Amino acid sequence: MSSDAPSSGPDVTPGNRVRRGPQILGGAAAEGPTFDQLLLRSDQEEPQPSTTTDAWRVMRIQGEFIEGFGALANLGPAISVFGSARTQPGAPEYEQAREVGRRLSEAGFTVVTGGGPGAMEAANRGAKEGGGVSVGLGIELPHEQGMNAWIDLGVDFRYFFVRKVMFLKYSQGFVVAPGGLGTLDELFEALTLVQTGKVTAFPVVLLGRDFWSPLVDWIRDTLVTRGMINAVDIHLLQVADTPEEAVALVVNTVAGGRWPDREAWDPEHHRTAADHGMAAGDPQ
Ligand SMILES: C/C(=C\CNc1ncnc2c1ncn2[C@@H]1O[C@H](COP(=O)(O)O)[C@@H](O)[C@H]1O)CO
Repeated sequence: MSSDAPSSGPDVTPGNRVRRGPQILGGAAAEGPTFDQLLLRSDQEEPQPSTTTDAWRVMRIQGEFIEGFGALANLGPAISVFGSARTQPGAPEYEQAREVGRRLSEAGFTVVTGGGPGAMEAANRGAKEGGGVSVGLGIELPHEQGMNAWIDLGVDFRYFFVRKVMFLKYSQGFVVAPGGLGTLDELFEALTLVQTGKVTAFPVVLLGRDFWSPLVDWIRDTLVTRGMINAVDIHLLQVADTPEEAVALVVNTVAGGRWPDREAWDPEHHRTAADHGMAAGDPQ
């Protein structure tokens, strides 16, 4: 096969099989290798024809950025909610993420998630129940289940790293519910970008003190004590006991920094250089 399309299944052309750009709800399960897998596998082990080289992939990656920027540019004030894909409806963690989504939408924020099941579904569901806008940024996965049913605007991505840029660029803070490796990846990416000043005034709130305390203790007792991070970095994290507290922390931090209320949001000035703490004329 000479194209970069994942093989297997009756219809494997990217335009047909891979959902791209703005979408409403989800689609069929992915079959064969994903685009991320194709990008990351070693060409030394499996030489590829010229049309599958990384240079060609750069064009596809560029296209995915353009489509994502186009779909999300006018989102307005938004908060991303992360958490386990495995959290079951009815579980306390599910109901808490749902309440976070509802409270955020009642506070005037669009709720953005990974568009999947579990805590993502819960937050999207809460956003709809609160009368707000619910967004899913999906990812092509080997055993993808499609987007959850509570999404107004869904955008599917082939590449994890493109999708991660979208979460940070189009939301003003993160609420992080209990989760596994995917959730930790999203959490630590945000913390690193805040620590290094790549994003500013960006609240990161951990929901569920019981779940997160051992991690926060380890960060303080090991990372700080052994000089791996600065003591002030511990304040990059805020821990909430309840959905109400989590939403208050994120909303108050955002309000103090940039977004007094939804009415004050002006798309003309969305994410200006000053928002990023940059002087006009700095490279953007
Ligand atoms: C594992 C299952 C479905 C996976 N579907 C996902 N869809 C969208 N986003 C996902 C999915 N799985 C992980 N993510 C991202 O990572 C975070 C959750 O990962 P964790 O390892 O479960 O903590 C989440 O915030 C997403 O952005 C079927 O059970």
